[in-house]
Amino acid sequence: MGGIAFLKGHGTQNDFVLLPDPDGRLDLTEARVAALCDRQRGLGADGVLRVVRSKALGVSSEGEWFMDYRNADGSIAEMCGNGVRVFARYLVDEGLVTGDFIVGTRAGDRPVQVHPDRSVTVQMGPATIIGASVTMVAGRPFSGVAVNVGNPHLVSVVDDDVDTLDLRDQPDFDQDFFPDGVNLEFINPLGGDVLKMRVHERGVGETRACGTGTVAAVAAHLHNAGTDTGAATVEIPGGVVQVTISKGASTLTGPAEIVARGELDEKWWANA
Ligand SMILES: N[C@@H](CCC[C@H](N)C(=O)O)C(=O)O
Repeated sequence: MGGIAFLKGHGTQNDFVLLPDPDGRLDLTEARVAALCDRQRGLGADGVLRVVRSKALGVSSEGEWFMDYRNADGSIAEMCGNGVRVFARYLVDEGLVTGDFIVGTRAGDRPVQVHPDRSVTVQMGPATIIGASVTMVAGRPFSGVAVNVGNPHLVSVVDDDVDTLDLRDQPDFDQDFFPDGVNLEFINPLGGDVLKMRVHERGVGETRACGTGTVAAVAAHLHNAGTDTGAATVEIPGGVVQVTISKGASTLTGPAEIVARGELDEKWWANA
């Protein structure tokens, strides 16, 4: 019997291990996810995307394929905007879907379009403003706009260049407001509908991009400007994406790359 198939991919350098598991047979424990994502003792990634048939999980979705997303620490999250683009790219490259299609996620169904240049547009659902809160980075308070994009975000406008922030440690946040944790985005509006952003992700740490975070950032930026409709380009350390926000809907467009494929060692997997 061969090892367990995997692929490695990224979307604006938010990187993932993909595990094709159409019939839902893998025992994907928290410890195995954390071991896979570990950059010293595993393959290294910000998260894992298990590619499984919705039916195999008994999930109600119009999409044949369900993105079972896990953070690098093994925790489960509702949605991953960069992950869903990489997931879609995999399905198209493997001929598992044709035309436009739907990916099932814990945040609901997400319609997806893979363009001829292999960039991907995802209908990300509503980006809902849910209030205001504060985060502390190295003892410095930043107030922000709380946004739900299926998963929780707090977006803070920073007066200095976001590059000056030290995001190595987990910033403090209001655990009563965000009982399940929160993704923290820090933005500089650059003018002309362009935002620069850095992010500290729940369950991961600082990453070079966060797709749901970019959608939250644009929704918060528009909210700060007194509107709930618009579009912006977001520059993150790992690249550039485009976001549109309209009433009850949003889209995310950006690149998706598959980098490698291989097999996990069965003994390693058994002991992980
Ligand atoms: N990198 C992702 C978000 C992944 C989930 C997040 N860390 C959470 O726990 O909500 C993205 O591209 O959206």
